[in-house]
Amino acid sequence: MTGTFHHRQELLRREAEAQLRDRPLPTWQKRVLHRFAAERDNGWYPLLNQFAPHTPRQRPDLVLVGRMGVLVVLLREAEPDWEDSRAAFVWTAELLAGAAIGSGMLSESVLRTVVVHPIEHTGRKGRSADHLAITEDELDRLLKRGERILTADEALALAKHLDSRTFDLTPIMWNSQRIPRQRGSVPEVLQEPVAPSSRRPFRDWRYFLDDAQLGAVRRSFSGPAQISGPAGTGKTTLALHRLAYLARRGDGKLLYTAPLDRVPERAAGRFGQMAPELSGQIEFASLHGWARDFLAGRGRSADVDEQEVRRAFDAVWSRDEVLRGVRNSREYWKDEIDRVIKGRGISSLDAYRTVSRKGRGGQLPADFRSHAWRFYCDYERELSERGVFDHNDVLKRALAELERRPLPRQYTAVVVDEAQELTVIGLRLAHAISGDEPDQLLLVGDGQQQALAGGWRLSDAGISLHGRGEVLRNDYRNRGMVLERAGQVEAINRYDDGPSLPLSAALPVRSGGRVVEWHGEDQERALLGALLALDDGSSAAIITQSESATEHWLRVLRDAGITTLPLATWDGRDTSDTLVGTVLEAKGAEFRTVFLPAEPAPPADSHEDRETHERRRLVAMTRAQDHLWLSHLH
Ligand SMILES: Nc1ncnc2c1ncn2[C@@H]1O[C@H](COP(=O)(O)OP(=O)(O)OP(=O)(O)O)[C@@H](O)[C@H]1O
Repeated sequence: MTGTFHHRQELLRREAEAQLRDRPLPTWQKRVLHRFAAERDNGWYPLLNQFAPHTPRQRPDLVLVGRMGVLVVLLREAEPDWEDSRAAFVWTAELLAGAAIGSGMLSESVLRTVVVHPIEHTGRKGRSADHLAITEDELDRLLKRGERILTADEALALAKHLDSRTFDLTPIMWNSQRIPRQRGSVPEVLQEPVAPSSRRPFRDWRYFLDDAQLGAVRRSFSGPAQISGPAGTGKTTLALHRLAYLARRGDGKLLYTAPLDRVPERAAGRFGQMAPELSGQIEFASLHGWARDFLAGRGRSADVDEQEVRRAFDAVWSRDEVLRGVRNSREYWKDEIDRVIKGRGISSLDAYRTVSRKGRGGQLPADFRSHAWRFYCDYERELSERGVFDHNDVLKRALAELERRPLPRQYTAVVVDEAQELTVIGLRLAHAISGDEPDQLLLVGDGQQQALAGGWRLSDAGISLHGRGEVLRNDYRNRGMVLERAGQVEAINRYDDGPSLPLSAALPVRSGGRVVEWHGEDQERALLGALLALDDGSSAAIITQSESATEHWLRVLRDAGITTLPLATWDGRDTSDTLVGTVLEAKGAEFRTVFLPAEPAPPADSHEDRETHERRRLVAMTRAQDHLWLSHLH
């Protein structure tokens, strides 16, 4: 038996010798390839770089696919630069994009970079952050030992996929057309039950792009462009890949920003895992943070004293009788000033009288507009008497300063994530930061997830997209059941100027999942019970509509001895603590399990509040990857 086996291996080795005879490869490399070829009967499929031994520096010499995964192999005399081995990895990973036909379960975790050195190599060996370095006499370590993470059919399907995606790799000792299907049909690569990646931390997932994403990563746009698509469709992922792509291409300045505080910080963390070598080339800053630093750089202070701003508003609010009569909601009028009057840069009552209030819920009679205007003037006076300014003022000042004196060095690209939350002033500022060159401003957003008062169009900031951009459709985050439930939320999209898709039209890449609709009286007990029953230690978050509810749940959990972390301070890193926070704080993030406790609904008379409430609910539900727990009080 063993004799026959060795005989067979010897035959394969000789066949490989014949096949590679004319290749001008160094002898030691040929030996390595013969060895790989001899493993064909054990389900290894080698694909050789057609340029080998003159393989471009940032490409693999060989890709070897087998049940232990996809090996990105570099045959090198000397240790390769870290950037080169990383680039070879990324190149292969990108070729595998879309291999997850329909299932999306393929993740970067199936790939490993291995550097094989000739036997006499005396330099560093072993595992480093980026690759495993071995000498040719240690090949058994690769071929025989290790966890089997793919089925034989999956390995073959991946090898065929690689073969069909590029002319750079050529199968050796196997022919992708001729290899018969094994046991029935070739499966969709990595379907659920066998997918090891589903058990791994989900951060492994984010490196593979589908065709729509990949197209948009590299496209050049002739003006501002927009990436839209429902929750979980990989908009941020795409934006980060685009930045990485641009960073690799040149040395220009790149900016990733968002109108919400924590979003850029968490994106920076994601980027750091994806392309650590490029992290230094990209600035991650909230729009306010950027404006503040920019003004400080020009010798102008721009710190906002939140407490004093609040006091200024409250002073005016406490004096007013009329507005309360129309709508007795402090938040509503605060939004009217922040998001409509100041947010749109309206500078006269006449302009305010005629402004479209689309998305602001109901009409305001003309005399209330003049009253709201007086209220605003009063607020401005309060601010100036107290010698403070609010967040809108910071953006406005930065915009004025940029108009006065543009940036000495332009950004190559500016990405604005969560763009639907911008105000018009914010949008103008982002536009001004990105400068005049086309192809610089990329807006990433989804109108159904708008959680702050909006009611403007891109044209209000002088931006037109002319159809530039991409609409994504595959939901990689939410499992089928979660997506179906969230898709039922009536979240009206008031934002998009360009084409868009509602969540109900998104296609779940991962099926299954679980949604629990809990009805009863004692939701604290029920939620704690469900939380404690989670056995896998994976991420869980309680998402609330209000800050007071966040405080309440933090207390409840702490009293129950459960370790918690407020979402407001979470930087996006993996944690076993239970995260608790508001929808706004959870934006852009994802958790394996999400709990949505019941909270009092907004007043029935306020149309807009209800709309925003529904959109926020959609955001909250779509943070859940696998499990969603909803409570309904009785
Ligand atoms: N092509 C892909 N293959 C596998 N996973 C992907 C792919 N694209 C994105 N993902 C994963 O899907 C999840 C959601 O991606 P991302 O956060 O980029 O979506 P988004 O559209 O920005 O979401 P939201 O608008 O809800 O914040 C992430 O875990 C990401 O790693």
